[in-house]
Amino acid sequence: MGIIKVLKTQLLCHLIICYVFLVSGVLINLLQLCTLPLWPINKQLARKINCRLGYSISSQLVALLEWWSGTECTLYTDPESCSLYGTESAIVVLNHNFEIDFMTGWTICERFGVLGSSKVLAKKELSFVPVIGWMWYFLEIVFCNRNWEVDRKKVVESLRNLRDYPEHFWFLLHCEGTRFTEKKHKISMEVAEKKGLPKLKYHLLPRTKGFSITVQNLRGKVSAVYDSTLNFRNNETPTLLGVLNGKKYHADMYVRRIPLDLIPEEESECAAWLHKLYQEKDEFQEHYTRTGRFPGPITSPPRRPWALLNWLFWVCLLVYPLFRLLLQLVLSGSISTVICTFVFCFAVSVGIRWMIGQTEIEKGSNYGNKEVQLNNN
Ligand SMILES: CC/C=C\C/C=C\C/C=C\C/C=C\C/C=C\C/C=C\CCC(=O)SCCNC(=O)CCNC(=O)[C@H](O)C(C)(C)COP(=O)(O)OP(=O)(O)OC[C@H]1O[C@@H](n2cnc3c(N)ncnc32)[C@H](O)[C@@H]1OP(=O)(O)O
Ligand SMILES: CCCCCCCCCCCCCCCCCC(=O)OC[C@@H](O)COP(=O)(O)O
Repeated sequence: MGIIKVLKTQLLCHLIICYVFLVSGVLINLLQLCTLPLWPINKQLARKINCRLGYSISSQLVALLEWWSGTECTLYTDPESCSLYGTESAIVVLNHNFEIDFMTGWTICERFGVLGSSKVLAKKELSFVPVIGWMWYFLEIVFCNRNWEVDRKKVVESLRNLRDYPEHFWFLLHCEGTRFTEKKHKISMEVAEKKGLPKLKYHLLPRTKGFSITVQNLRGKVSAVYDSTLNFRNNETPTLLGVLNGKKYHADMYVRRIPLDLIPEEESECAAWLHKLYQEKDEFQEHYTRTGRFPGPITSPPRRPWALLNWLFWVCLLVYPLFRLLLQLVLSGSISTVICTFVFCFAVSVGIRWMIGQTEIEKGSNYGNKEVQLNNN
């Protein structure tokens, strides 16, 4: 047991995992590219194929979390709502505090069979991340500049596109718009005070425009809002590097299903509804801090083998050729070829480190960080 734990912290293992992710990812991106001619002929078939291809990429990160690090994801939700998860499309509203909250979200998606089709209102910068960003282009992910004047038209258009999507999907909204930091919290609470809204202790003040427009444009397509609140046990601060090192975390997610009919249509009422929701989410976090659990029963679906099987498939396919290639290189005796290979591998490692950096809060954006935004309002 100890040996496996040590093995998981070894650089060689990390390099192999990253190599498999990158090479399989680029191959899948190329397959996605091949579906382009199919779009004008049979758009729905092209979308379904892309869901499967997307699954093959994102499930590798799920496998890393569930099987490599052994992280436990516990779902607090009522059994009646739970029976509907995966059988309908929904808008998911989730707090944005953790570096791996996207992996936890994906893991829950995987357990309910909607991982391939899952969607998000994501910042535009993520569309440039190799493999994941390129995959998202084919999955019709909605990107925004986080500038309402610039975003309005494009976001509405992208949301309307999803109205005839052939698979059930969950559309994720981090209404806070950026990850929680003390500084961002302080500034957003000054905005709350100016607006006469109650202060939040665990959340940033939600931005309401994206939520209102999503509800408006997906009404009739999605059946409910899944209000989701995530926390990690024992004040864990999980990171992607921790997961890669095989560190086990304990995620707890509280989900309430709110039928879409209960959400007001009019924009200002919808915004007020969202502010109220965040006040409730703050209370759930307070409850969690006090008691170490969320209210209500635990209805956790077990992990499924598919993410692991997909991962093993890619490992088997790609690791043997890698070792053969390395062996050939060493045996070739050409110093310049060996040096070039090392330089190439180093450049790829720097690229991977940059990708991991995208998940790190301390390297996060300045959005919500500038006092100047206060003066504008
Ligand atoms: C059972 C299952 C349950 C759960 C499973 C969980 C999840 C699984 C689901 C799906 C998984 C899918 C994918 C996951 C994988 C990866 C994705 C991970 C992450 C990517 C996410 C991101 O990139 S987050 C960043 C981008 N997204 C957003 O920003 C969305 C939220 N933002 C908005 O909606 C915005 O409104 C906007 C972006 C549309 C427009 O931005 P803008 O800044 O222009 O916003 P506003 O016009 O709203 O802002 C102006 C108003 O805000 C007030 N203001 C000013 N300063 C502040 C401040 N510091 N804090 C708060 N508010 C501020 C200002 O006063 C304006 O007020 P108004 O009254 O005029 O509105
Ligand atoms: C098997 C897998 C091996 C993995 C090896 C390494 C692969 C690296 C993968 C990188 C994945 C990058 C996907 C990024 C998703 C991050 C989502 C996120 O959390 O974005 C932050 C924004 O919401 C807000 O940004 P800020 O304004 O807080 O700034």
